[in-house]
Amino acid sequence: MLITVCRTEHFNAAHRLHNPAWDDAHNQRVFGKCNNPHFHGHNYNLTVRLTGEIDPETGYVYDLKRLSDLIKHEVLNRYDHRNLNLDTEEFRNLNPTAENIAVVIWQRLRPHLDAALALSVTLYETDRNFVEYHG
Ligand SMILES: Nc1nc2c(c(=O)[nH]1)N=C([C@H](O)[C@H](O)COP(=O)(O)OP(=O)(O)OP(=O)(O)O)CN2
Ligand SMILES: [Zn+2]
Repeated sequence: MLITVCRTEHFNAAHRLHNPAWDDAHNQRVFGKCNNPHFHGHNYNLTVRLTGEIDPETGYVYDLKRLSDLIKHEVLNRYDHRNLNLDTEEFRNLNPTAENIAVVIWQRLRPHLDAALALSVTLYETDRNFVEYHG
């Protein structure tokens, strides 16, 4: 029997959507206000889901306190109150869209989790815009 455990965290970060291969007018056409050269911020909500079997000894699929600590270590400590374009290596040359942020978070978490656990990441950039990545 498979069951999913979920942990939600949040972080605040600034970013700018920009493609350096395009001129300013093209960037403005594609990204609009998200291309503001002075950046803008979001209150990101992140939900991490782990699907697996229940351990008969603990009754857990995965200790949610451990999952919270892992997300804090791998995601919040790196991105909370940061400028994603300027302060992080991973988005220096990768456009920090919700899609790319979700994939990077998934890639950061995956090596720390048992291969038997399926991992998925949901990232809300605004109340109405969110992406999901299942690997
Ligand atoms: N596929 C994607 N589309 C967009 C992304 C993205 O990451 N992936 N990101 C943005 C911008 O970051 C932008 O800041 C989003 O904000 P906004 O358009 O203001 O979103 P709201 O939900 O607040 O907007 P409403 O118009 O009020 O619904 C744009 N697109
Ligand atoms: Zn934005």
